[in-house]
Amino acid sequence: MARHRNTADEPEAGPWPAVPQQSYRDAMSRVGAAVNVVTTDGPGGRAGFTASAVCSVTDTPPTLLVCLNRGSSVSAAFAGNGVLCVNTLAAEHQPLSALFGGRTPMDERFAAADWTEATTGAPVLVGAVASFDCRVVRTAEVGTHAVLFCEVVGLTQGTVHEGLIYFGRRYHKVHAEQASA
Ligand SMILES: NC(=O)C1=CN([C@@H]2O[C@H](COP(=O)(O)OP(=O)(O)OC[C@H]3O[C@@H](n4cnc5c(N)ncnc54)[C@H](O)[C@@H]3O)[C@@H](O)[C@H]2O)C=CC1
Ligand SMILES: Cc1cc2nc3c(=O)[nH]c(=O)nc-3n(C[C@H](O)[C@H](O)[C@H](O)COP(=O)(O)O)c2cc1C
Repeated sequence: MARHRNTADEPEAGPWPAVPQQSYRDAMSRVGAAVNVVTTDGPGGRAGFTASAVCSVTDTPPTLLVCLNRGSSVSAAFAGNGVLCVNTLAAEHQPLSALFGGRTPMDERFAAADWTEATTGAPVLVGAVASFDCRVVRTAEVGTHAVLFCEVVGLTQGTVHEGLIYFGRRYHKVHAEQASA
């Protein structure tokens, strides 16, 4: 019979050995993902970070999840604002991904690109492949991370043809024949 945990809230102590953290990361490095800069603004302050742990949960209502390390410097701002914008990066944004990937002061991160303001007040990256303006409707704490369930309340679809994928600890450009493809 398959062994599994019931829910993240009710972990069972399994008989199987723990997977070493480095082995898990090495395996995950082989899972390609889109690169996003997730932004927020409001009473908790303006903040943004690079995220590959983003995925679509359901289209009814349109909902994304974003996994945010609770130990990161941006964590308090996201908790305080309750809104965010997922900006999916285009190929030209590779340097921006590095800037928003940590250890850079927030003003320097935002100074490196052009932004508009979403309905929620979160910064929208000009030239993103797509931007998803969201309100956070639920948060689950799992290990080191907060899983933010985000209802999409607004969309911006870009016209760029080159997307950005993170795979094998490196960035790769991907080309779509048509922006809407
Ligand atoms: N989900 C996350 O929190 C992610 C964090 N990162 C962070 O960015 C930096 C560079 O990452 P890489 O160059 O890809 O090398 P890496 O060896 O640190 O990570 C390889 C892969 O493991 C996963 N991973 C790494 N740290 C994780 C974490 N704390 N929680 C959940 N999954 C994690 C990601 O899928 C990542 O692409 C590291 O500091 C890493 O922790 C990168 C990707 C995802
Ligand atoms: C390609 C890439 C993907 C990342 N994905 C995530 C992610 O999904 N979740 C996360 O919490 N951190 C992720 N990080 C790390 C955060 O971007 C980083 O910790 C964040 O900028 C906060 O850093 P700070 O504490 O120095 O401000 C990623 C970093 C890179 C370079």
